[in-house]
Amino acid sequence: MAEASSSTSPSAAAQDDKPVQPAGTYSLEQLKEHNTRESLWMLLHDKVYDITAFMDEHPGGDEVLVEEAGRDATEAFEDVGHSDEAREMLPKMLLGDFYGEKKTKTKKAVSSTGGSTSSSGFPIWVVPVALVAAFLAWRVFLA
Ligand code: HEM
Repeated sequence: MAEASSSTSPSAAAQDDKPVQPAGTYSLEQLKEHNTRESLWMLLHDKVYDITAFMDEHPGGDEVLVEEAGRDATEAFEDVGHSDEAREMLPKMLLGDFYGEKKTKTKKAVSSTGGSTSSSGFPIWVVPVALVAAFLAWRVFLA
């Protein structure tokens, strides 16, 4: 009688092939941990800044900075139209590069060139085509 060779795979999934985060970079999770007056980090143009010490000096006040703490503040920063002088202050506060995905997509790129699909997965044009086909079938069978 042949013995069935049952291969039991070890369930220790400790080593995933996750990409290693380079030193000197900061992820969204790390950024989010520093969203208080005690430690305030901010993402501007894909770079992470520690602006904790700058809060009291900010001509625009500390409130606006706290509101943008621990997140991508690029849009808010640019909307104000900061001067070159303001931009020259940034390197002093630079921590490092941003690493990973920013989950702050607010704008949707919509291409209206026929490639659109409905939320259920099939192309939008299927709907009118199906309606016309149904109409024609109804006409043919009634004639
Ligand atoms: C580390 C990042 C930032 C630096 C170094 C900085 C620096 C400055 C400086 C130097 C000014 C004086 C005006 C100028 O020179 O442009 C200013 C004004 C101002 N900033 Fe910032 N800022 C930073 C981030 C932000 C963010 C994220 C906001 C969010 C809304 C903001 C809002 C403002 C406002 C409302 C003013 C006042 C503008 C005015 O009254 O004319 N700042 N900032």
